[in-house]
Amino acid sequence: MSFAPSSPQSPDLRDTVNPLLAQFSHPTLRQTLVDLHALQHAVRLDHTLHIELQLPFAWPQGFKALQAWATPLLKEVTGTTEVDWHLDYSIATLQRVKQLPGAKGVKNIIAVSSGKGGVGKSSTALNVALALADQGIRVGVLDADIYGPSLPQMLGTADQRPSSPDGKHMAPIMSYGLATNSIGYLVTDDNAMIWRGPMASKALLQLLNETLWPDLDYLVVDMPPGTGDIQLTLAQNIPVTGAVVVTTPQDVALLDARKGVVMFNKVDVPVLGIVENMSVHICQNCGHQEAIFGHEGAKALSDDYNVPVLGKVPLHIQLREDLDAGVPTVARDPAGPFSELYREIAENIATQLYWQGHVIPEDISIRLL
Ligand SMILES: Nc1ncnc2c1ncn2[C@@H]1O[C@H](COP(=O)(O)OP(=O)(O)OP(=O)(O)O)[C@@H](O)[C@H]1O
Repeated sequence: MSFAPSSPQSPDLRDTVNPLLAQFSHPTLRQTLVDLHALQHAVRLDHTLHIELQLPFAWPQGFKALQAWATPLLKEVTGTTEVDWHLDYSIATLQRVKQLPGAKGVKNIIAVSSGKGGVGKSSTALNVALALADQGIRVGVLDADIYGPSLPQMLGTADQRPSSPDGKHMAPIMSYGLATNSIGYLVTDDNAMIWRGPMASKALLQLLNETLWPDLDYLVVDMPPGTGDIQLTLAQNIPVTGAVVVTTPQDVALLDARKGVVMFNKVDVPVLGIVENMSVHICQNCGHQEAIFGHEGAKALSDDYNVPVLGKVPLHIQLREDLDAGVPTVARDPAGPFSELYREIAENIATQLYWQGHVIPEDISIRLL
């Protein structure tokens, strides 16, 4: 929503609002909202203060905290009885590791990887992508997990096949607002499993480059698990902006996660942080929490490599049931506690990406992409 310019009936109150915004601090902010030029409009209409902010990264939880903190203060300083908040995004394009060709129209590519299979990499990638899309941000998911392309199953799109409008490229399959493509749409599980080294990496790069992605703010790439040749080739050849490593707190998964962090470091891809999945088991009957995969594993990894823990997702039957039913939890229950958790992780990823990266000005980014 945008507002009419200020008038005597609706005075511009930016000079009143900005000093207050400057005082707001949040773990995801390294500059104030004023330094970020977030405030677009602040006008009073009757007894309501209308505020419009714009930010270059996804910020759902921070926005919620801001509203809770600032609303009573703003009412007091402006003498209004209501504050009507709006947050728009103009997602920044961050410099990629290498200016490799491909993925035209995609602003930022986030690789989601794991040192080991089965730790919940795909579940995390999908729910985080949905949490970003839920903010009105344009998001795509590329399922490059050749060993277990689970995206079609998890999104309930297993019976769909990408069409090819020009006989050369593939149109992505749209699901819950996400533009998706998966190796699973193209080959059967049996075929995918026998692919080896160069053939697999080539197929995955083709999938990235030959999909007709719409203009996207973020493309989330669900990488094949592990840290072998295929993963290294992909990490080197996909124009990645940053990587997320998913692990369980279990020692063996953590050892593999370490290799994941080292692999990305080796090819100079910024590691945005670690997501600890299956952090504690929550019993669906009594809510009792049990750390069946151990305690504080990701924290130790985070301390050793100086990368943040982006969030912890518990092991809960609902998360698995929703994925099995083809409706990930963030799509099925956007207001629920797990969706809140994924929104926090999505925000941590988006803000890490922004603060670690170098913003490419809009005119240059259009020419590059
Ligand atoms: N936090 C969780 N709570 C309950 N079930 C989960 C959770 N995370 C993942 N799962 C379930 O665990 C299984 C493995 O998850 P997923 O496919 O996301 O792992 P992965 O790391 O991508 O595996 P692979 O790399 O082998 O494809 C799935 O059945 C998924 O529904």
